[in-house]
Amino acid sequence: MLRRVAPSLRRAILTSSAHGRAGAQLTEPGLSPRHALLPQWRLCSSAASTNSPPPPPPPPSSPPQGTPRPAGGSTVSSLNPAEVAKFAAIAETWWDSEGPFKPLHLMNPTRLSFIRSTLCRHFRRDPNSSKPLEGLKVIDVGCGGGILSEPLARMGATVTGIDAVDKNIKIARVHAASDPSTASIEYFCTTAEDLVKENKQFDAVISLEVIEHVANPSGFCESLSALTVPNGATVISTINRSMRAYATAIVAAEYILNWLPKGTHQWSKLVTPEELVLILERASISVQEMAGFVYNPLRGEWSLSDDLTVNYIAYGMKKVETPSESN
Ligand SMILES: C[S@@+](CC[C@H](N)C(=O)[O-])C[C@H]1O[C@@H](n2cnc3c(N)ncnc32)[C@H](O)[C@@H]1O
Ligand SMILES: [Mg+2]
Repeated sequence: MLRRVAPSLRRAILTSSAHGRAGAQLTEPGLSPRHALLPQWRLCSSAASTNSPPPPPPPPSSPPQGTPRPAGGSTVSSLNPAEVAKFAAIAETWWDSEGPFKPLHLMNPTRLSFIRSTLCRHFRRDPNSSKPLEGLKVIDVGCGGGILSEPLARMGATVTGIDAVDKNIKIARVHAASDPSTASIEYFCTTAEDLVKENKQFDAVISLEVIEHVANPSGFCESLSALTVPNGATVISTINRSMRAYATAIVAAEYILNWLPKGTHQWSKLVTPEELVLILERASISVQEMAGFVYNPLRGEWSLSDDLTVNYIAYGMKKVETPSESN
């Protein structure tokens, strides 16, 4: 069923409705047989639908400083040394909008539009405000040189950026310091799992184009969840493990157009939207909305779409554990 979310875009909202696409087998190890079929999808409008439940209205709920919390998260490192080395080798190019990160620079306005609209709805903020994220603690996990962290800070968020590559963090710090509107961003060379051990939590946890580069996607998502306050928001983007993604995001982007260094993405490490939903569900994140990114080569622009077959983004809400669940 297709309904419009907004005049300019339609977005896939996860439901367990009987409508939608047929199931398929999952490859994620450790998923129980009851998860063997894909969840069903339906495209509908959160505004127009009378059948679907209203979106949750959680306010920011950072616990007071010093409150002990269960750490949760993964004890397994998310670091894949080969991936970290790949990014270290091109760290100098983060702010070259014609360099290897050109696709991310081009995608930035589109992914920010998704983040702005979902976080504003989640935290009941005015998306037309100049600083709609004011007062929210946001972490950008795998921030690279800070190309997402900076606009988040300009939207008023109190931003922490972390990355496994020290060179990235140094470049991000220097770049942010050159503008008063981004100088408050705190950057650290660390991983999500190490930050969990410090009991850090954030209203919104964002990790774009990182999960396909980590050693264990499930553990990584557990750490993202542990970093998110109960009722907080988590946003993840990545590339689907589809034949179309293989043809476009790998063969075309790396071997024909030379947009990305060869070997940037390995098809077998890509995660499908259905797998991501289940991984997040197991990590206590309930996916509320997903959208695809599609590229228009004539205009050189990306836009949001309901086509999740190549690049996609998901927004979820951290569930509040009831006492019986946490035992
Ligand atoms: C494709 S870049 C995405 C950068 C940024 N999120 C963006 O979309 O603009 C992936 C980033 O993840 C970082 N990274 C890879 N593995 C990581 C891990 N286990 N923990 C934290 N960062 C990691 C890399 O150093 C790199 O900066
Ligand atoms: Mg990638």
